[in-house]
Amino acid sequence: MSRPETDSPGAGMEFTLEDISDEEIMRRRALYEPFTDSVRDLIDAVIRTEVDDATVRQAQAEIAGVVQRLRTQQMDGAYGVRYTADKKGMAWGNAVIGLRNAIAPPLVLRPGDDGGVVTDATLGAAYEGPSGLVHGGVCAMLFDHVLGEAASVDGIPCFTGTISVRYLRPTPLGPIRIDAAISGRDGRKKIVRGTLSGPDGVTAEAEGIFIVPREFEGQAFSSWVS
Ligand SMILES: CCCCCCCC(=O)SCCNC(=O)CCNC(=O)[C@H](O)C(C)(C)COP(=O)(O)OP(=O)(O)OC[C@H]1O[C@@H](n2cnc3c(N)ncnc32)[C@H](O)[C@@H]1OP(=O)(O)O
Repeated sequence: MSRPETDSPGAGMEFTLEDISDEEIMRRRALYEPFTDSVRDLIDAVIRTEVDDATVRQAQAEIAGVVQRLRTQQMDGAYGVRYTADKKGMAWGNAVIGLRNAIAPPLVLRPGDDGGVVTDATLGAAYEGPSGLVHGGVCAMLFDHVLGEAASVDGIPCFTGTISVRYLRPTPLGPIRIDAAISGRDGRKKIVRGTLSGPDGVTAEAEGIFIVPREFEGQAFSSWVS
């Protein structure tokens, strides 16, 4: 399947125009959201199942059949970072927020009170590192994205230059919240700080330097924050 028109302003950051109506976006959302949720359920079920060997083998054959059916018509390469004609972001393949990516929790971001962004999510068995706890790399990945979104709230997307995470105490699997906001600017650099919290308070904090690629200076895109 061919791809929609791609706009590549440079720095390896490509945006793909999906020139479709709001109704078509809603139709696709209604189709793929529950579909991807089912695959998330599948991942959790695969990790936690205790059924007998024959049932596992039968399930594997059934899953292989579904994969084969889906592979009969596929796009070339990855999903890409798409946006609509009125600049609504559709990063549906994204590893953190992707509506069509079962690996993504997915995070849904909203504006925070301090001009930053905030998100709530529930991290289940698929995100485990130490027993019953969220994997440190998962925390870093989520921070990377959420801080990047906070850096981009003014509509000018940035790349992560450097990010550091301080793990204050373990983060239990279950409900989490991430808050992030810009704390400073220096030319094309934006300094962003964020916290990750579990039910008993902050478990990790992060600081990142996000850089507007030279090619993006003065260009406004839309934020993915809905
Ligand atoms: C809206 C969607 C949000 C999504 C968020 C997702 C976040 C991500 O995962 S992004 C993917 C991970 N990041 C990357 O792949 C980035 C790879 N790196 C690059 O593309 C480039 O190095 C890039 C764009 C960061 C900087 O390149 P470039 O614009 O040429 O920088 P350059 O002109 O050398 O330097 C500009 C300034 O930034 C500083 N700088 C450059 N690189 C870094 C860095 N890695 N860390 C800290 N500071 C840096 C320089 O020192 C310079 O500072 P000053 O102006 O004070 O001298």
